[in-house]
Amino acid sequence: MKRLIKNGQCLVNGHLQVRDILIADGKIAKIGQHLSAQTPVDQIIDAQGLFVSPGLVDVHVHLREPGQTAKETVKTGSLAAAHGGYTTIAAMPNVIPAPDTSERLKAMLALNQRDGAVHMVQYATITTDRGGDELVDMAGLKAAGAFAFSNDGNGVQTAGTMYQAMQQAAQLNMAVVAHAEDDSLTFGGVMHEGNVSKRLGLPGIPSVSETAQVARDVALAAATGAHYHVCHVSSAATVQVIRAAKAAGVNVTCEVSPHHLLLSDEDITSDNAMLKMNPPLGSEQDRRALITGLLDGTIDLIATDHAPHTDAEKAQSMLKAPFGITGSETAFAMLYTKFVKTGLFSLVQLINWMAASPAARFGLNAGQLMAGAPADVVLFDLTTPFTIQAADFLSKGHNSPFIGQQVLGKTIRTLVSGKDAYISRP
Ligand SMILES: NC(=O)N[C@@H](CC(=O)O)C(=O)O
Ligand SMILES: [Zn+2]
Ligand SMILES: [Zn+2]
Repeated sequence: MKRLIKNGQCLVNGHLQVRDILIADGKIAKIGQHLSAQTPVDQIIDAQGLFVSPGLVDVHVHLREPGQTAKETVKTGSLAAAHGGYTTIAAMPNVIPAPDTSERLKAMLALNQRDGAVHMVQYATITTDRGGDELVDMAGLKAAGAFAFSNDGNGVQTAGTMYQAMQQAAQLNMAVVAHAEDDSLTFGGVMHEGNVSKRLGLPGIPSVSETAQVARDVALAAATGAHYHVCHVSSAATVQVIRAAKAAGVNVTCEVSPHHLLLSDEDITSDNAMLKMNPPLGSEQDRRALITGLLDGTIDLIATDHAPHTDAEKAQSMLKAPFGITGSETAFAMLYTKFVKTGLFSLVQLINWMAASPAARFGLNAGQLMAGAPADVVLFDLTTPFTIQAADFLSKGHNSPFIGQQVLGKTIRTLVSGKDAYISRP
């Protein structure tokens, strides 16, 4: 089966140029000009006027299966990813039961293989059931196919446990991916502690709950040599700790979520659970520090932390609703519209943070359009405005603060290994 994506706009040496992409046997066979004249193909995909991007890579999604399939399933969550232009996703292990043994991990890998609409990799936990201090069998889980280790949803509370996890991870050449949160510093808060939480009368989470644990873990990473990756960095102080650690040569990488780049606590004007997530939206100063951190290379990549919950759960007050918002289906359009169209980021930078960089940091064969690579390709319309609507989501979750936004960057078609994973309705 040969397919040709014709006349699309590709990034070539940092500029959009018209190119054809020839796909054969699920791989990119050739990128060039006027390829149809040279090779007979089974199908031509007309990409005239569309941006042809490498498939995006999201190293942080929650798919809720097994255990909480009213919120999401592997099928709906991976279709949502394809709708957002993602062709590779890494699923977090806070499902029930959690993949903390080789057997459980293998069952999840089989499920992902069966129902995944995109390429999927799977996190295993750091500790049994993501809590306490009993380390998983890291070597066994690596052998069973784990992508990396994470207790996402919770921080590892004991330094000694994290130290031992990192020692083993370093030996196994695997990443420890941390949700950094010191539970003794959160005080039952539901949003960032600051002027806004005081005004709204809601309990605040001091951002030092994140920074303190990252500072601890940076020291442990320096001592063990492990690849330590920090999830969803949210505060200026944390960015500064990671910047200093990188300058000192520590093997640390980190991600930022679209919502922490786009929103701050000043956007919380009333008790609205659509703006409740962990870590919480920081101050406007934090938000600006995250943008600076991306631009100076302190922050390596953008990951969505797609965290679907049911409508009923998120209709509750901020005190009661669960933490988390969806992200897979809004990330590219929101970031393109708010940062690239305004000139703050270039398209090259955005695509690097959303595709090549996450792939490179985690050793995934993804994120770049080039001959020989898997034919993971996305066609985006960068010129026709559209409105983000819950009815268009393929995720079961509708808990997005971006519903109603007028944006550019609609996904027209997503190819995974050369096959259609998503096609927009005309
Ligand atoms: N980010 C969130 O607010 N929630 C995540 C857990 C997590 O990423 O910590 C979830 O699983 O719902
Ligand atoms: Zn988390
Ligand atoms: Zn998460």
